[in-house]
Amino acid sequence: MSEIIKIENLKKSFGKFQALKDVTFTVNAGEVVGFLGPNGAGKSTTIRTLLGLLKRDGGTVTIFNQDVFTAADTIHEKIAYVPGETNVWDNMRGGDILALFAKLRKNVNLDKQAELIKAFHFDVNKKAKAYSKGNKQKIALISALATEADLYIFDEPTSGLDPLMENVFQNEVKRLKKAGKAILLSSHILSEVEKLADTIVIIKNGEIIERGSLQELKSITQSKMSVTTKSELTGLREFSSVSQLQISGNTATFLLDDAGVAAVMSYLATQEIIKIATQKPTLDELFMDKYEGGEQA
Ligand SMILES: Nc1ncnc2c1ncn2[C@@H]1O[C@H](COP(=O)(O)OP(=O)(O)OP(=O)(O)O)[C@@H](O)[C@H]1O
Repeated sequence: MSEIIKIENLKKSFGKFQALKDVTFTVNAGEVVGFLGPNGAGKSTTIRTLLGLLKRDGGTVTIFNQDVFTAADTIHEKIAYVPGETNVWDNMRGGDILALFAKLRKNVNLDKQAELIKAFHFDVNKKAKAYSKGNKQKIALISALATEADLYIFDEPTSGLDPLMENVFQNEVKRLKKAGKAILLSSHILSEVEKLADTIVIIKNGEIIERGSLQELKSITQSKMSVTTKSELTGLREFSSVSQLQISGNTATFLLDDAGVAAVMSYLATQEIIKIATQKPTLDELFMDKYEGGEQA
């Protein structure tokens, strides 16, 4: 598989503060890499370095085998980028902004752009100052997704979007992956990353602490459960697949590894269940606990 992004031992400091201590990972053609980490972990700094906006202090960073800082102009012709927050010209209409971006970028597919305007239910006639955060975000998303690029970089792309629109975004990412594009998706939203990413890279305090496929990152294939029964569920303590168990009266909340679901369910079936709820844990629940000890937002 061809390597589109290659980051090796990237280091970056702001004054005395070392924001990136050691960042190494790759993104291949046809691969979606989910880039996860708590606030302040270094995701945006890594992305800004990739875009050639920041000069690194150490390490090697290439896109299409070219140095991201010295060859930024050439690289940018073949990449599309969506920032977490989109600032647009207040007095321009959404449609005019999209048209301007298309002119500046040259490689925008206008039919695709029209299709995306419909899919995202985007009203092109309003002035930008009247748009909500989510609508401003749609401008960046439509513009990037309509661009014919080889690499797509999304930095918290769906912040401000409602679930229906998140779904539109997810389908577009699947389309790009099928077409063999490389995609770097930075996000706080574990469920979004889980749905899309082939590989997950987790950064904390400027260092990569985990890297692998969803299957490999066992900690992510857990569910958060809350069970209320007629009697106390002390038997749960015996299961190695159960962690962070908290028992309050007859209600137990805990994290359950997917691998242990069958055994725990068999046990629960022998109890008189009053209420049971399952949800995927948030990123914070999974990683703050597991990797505590560092700076947290
Ligand atoms: N220009 C800057 N000057 C000084 N410190 C900075 C600068 N940019 C980022 N930092 C610091 O570097 C660290 C990493 O920030 P970064 O924005 O990369 O985190 P992030 O993972 O993108 O977080 P978030 O999810 O909150 O956006 C933070 O502690 C931040 O305060």
